Amino acid sequence: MSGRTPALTPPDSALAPVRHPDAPAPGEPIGSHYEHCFGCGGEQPHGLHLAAKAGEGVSVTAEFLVRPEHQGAPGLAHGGLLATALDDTLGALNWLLRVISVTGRLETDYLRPVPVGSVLHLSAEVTAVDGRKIYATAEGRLNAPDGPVAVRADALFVEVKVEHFTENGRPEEIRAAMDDPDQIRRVRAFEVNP
Ligand SMILES: CCCCC/C=C\C/C=C\C/C=C\C/C=C\CCCC(=O)SCCNC(=O)CCNC(=O)[C@H](O)C(C)(C)COP(=O)(O)OP(=O)(O)OC[C@H]1O[C@@H](n2cnc3c(N)ncnc32)[C@H](O)[C@@H]1OP(=O)(O)O
Repeated sequence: MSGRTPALTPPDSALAPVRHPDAPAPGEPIGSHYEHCFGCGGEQPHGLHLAAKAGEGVSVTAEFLVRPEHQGAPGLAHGGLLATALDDTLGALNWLLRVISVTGRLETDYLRPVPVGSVLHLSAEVTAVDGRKIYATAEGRLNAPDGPVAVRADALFVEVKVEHFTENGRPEEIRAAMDDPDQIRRVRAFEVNP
C-alpha cells in the first residue's frame, strides 16, 4: 500500500535502493545515531529506547515495549508516539544506505489499538531512491514479528548534509555533540559515502 499520495509515489525515474557495502550485516545492532534521541537514545530517560537491527537488503527491524508513560487513552499507546516509533525505525535506514537523511513527510495508518505492555515489532525498508529523495515504508506488528499489523507508514526522507544539524540545532547541544568522540565517529561513518 505504499505510495498512497503523489508525494510518496516514487517517479518512474526512481532507482532501486542499494545497500551500502559497509552497512551492518543482517541481524547486527545498528546503535543510536544520538544518545539523547527520543526514539533510540540510551541517555533519554523518557525515550522509546528503540534498538534497531539491520535486516536483509535495505531494511531494518526494531522492537518497542509500550510502557505506561506512552499512554494516550487508558491502557493504550498514544498515536503520536507510535508515529515516532515508525519515524525512528525509518531513520535507522540511513545506516543501510550510509546517507544522512531526515523525514520530509510521514503518513501513518493506525489499524489496531496498541495496549500498554505490548511489544511492537517494527520493520522498515527503503523502496526507491530518486536523487536526494528516499522513499520508504514501515509497519508495526503486535507482540510477534508475524503478529497483526497495528500501525504502518509511508515516508519520504530527504538527504541532507551534516550542516543541516550544525547550522540549525541549538548551539549548546551541537557543541556537546561535537565534543563527544562517539558522536563524531557516528557522523564520520557517513562521510565515507561515495
Ligand atoms: C555534530 C552534530 C551532528 C548530529 C547528527 C547526528 C547523527 C547523524 C546521522 C544520522 C541521523 C540522521 C537523522 C535522524 C534519524 C532518525 C530520526 C527520525 C527522523 C526524524 O525525525 S528527522 C527530524 C524531522 N524532520 C525534519 O526536521 C526535517 C525538516 N525539514 C527540512 O529540513 C527540509 O524541509 C528538508 C531537508 C526535508 C528539505 O529541504 P531542502 O531545502 O533541503 O530541499 P527541498 O525543499 O528542495 O526538497 C528536496 C526534494 O524533496 C521534496 N520534498 C521535501 N519535503 C517534502 C515533503 N514534505 N513532501 C513531499 N516532498 C518533499 C521536494 O519537493 C524536493 O523534490 P524535487 O527535488 O523533486 O523538487
